[in-house]
Amino acid sequence: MTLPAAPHHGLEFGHDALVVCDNVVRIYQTETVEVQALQGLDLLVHEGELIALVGASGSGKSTLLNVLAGADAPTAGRARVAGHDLTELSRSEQVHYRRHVVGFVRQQAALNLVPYLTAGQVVDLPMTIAGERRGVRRSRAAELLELLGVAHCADRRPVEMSGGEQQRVSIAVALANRPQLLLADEPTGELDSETAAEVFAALRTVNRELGTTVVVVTHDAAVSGQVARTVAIRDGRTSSEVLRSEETDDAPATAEEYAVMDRAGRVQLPRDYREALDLTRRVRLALAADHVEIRSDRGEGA
Ligand SMILES: Nc1ncnc2c1ncn2[C@@H]1O[C@H](COP(=O)(O)OP(=O)(O)OP(=O)(O)O)[C@@H](O)[C@H]1O
Repeated sequence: MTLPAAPHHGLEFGHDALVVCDNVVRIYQTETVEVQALQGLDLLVHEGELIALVGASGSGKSTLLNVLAGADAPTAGRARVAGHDLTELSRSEQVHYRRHVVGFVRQQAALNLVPYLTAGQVVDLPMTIAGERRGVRRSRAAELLELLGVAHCADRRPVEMSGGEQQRVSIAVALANRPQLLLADEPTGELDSETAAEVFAALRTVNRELGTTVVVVTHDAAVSGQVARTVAIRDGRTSSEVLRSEETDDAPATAEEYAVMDRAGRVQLPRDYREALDLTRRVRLALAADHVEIRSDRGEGA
């Protein structure tokens, strides 16, 4: 059959996205081994989205978050957030980027907070460093603690707060300088399921009320089951996405899994599909009117 003409948009990949990862590679070189933590990862996140990143241990989630946080530079490829090219940030641009464009919440609250500062003081700190006026700092800190349901912790130090309260204060700290992107690396990883649900609800509130784009790495199926888009990372690449729609008056909630095709057209077939049809190194492809067929290169198996 004749192939339809390919549409030519002439627009750059991800031109309208807040986060663009284009073929990002990150290789860690140690004395004895080379680890390819990211192996050509593509990812687009649009402004206002809240997405979950999932994947087995060692798949590259934290490496990706560190790149997006401006804490680590890709070995190759392109990463851009809110117009900032993360592959070539100068030292001063890096400071500005980490202070104003992106906020980061780590799994251990102790790494987000300061033991001798109260919640009010620790939320104030990034604004003081950024040179914000006292009145603005005060009202912003109060607003954030209120929004996150921890206004009652304003005068408490971390030891006087529960784990969930500490993480909600950590989110307030990350948001103090109004970043466009909030990154959270397993923010509920050390919490029991009820407290984890409260912290995740706080991230949803931030996304909804402040419009902050949120990328959350999680192992928690209760978290990934609640977001509109879950991106799975396997071996340093985005491998599949689940898109969910919420229930409406006319339609039930849906969840549909998609494979991700990279810009060179590569798609990873799930292992159980490959095994079921004994698809190995070579497969036959055929273009049908509205789908592509993949067949084993041995006889009729399809
Ligand atoms: N600083 C480093 N030096 C060498 N190798 C590293 C370094 N950081 C990460 N790696 C390796 O890179 C790969 C990806 O690690 P990464 O921490 O990004 O995975 P992850 O998906 O976040 O895992 P987890 O869920 O266990 O946190 C792993 O093989 C890891 O051992």
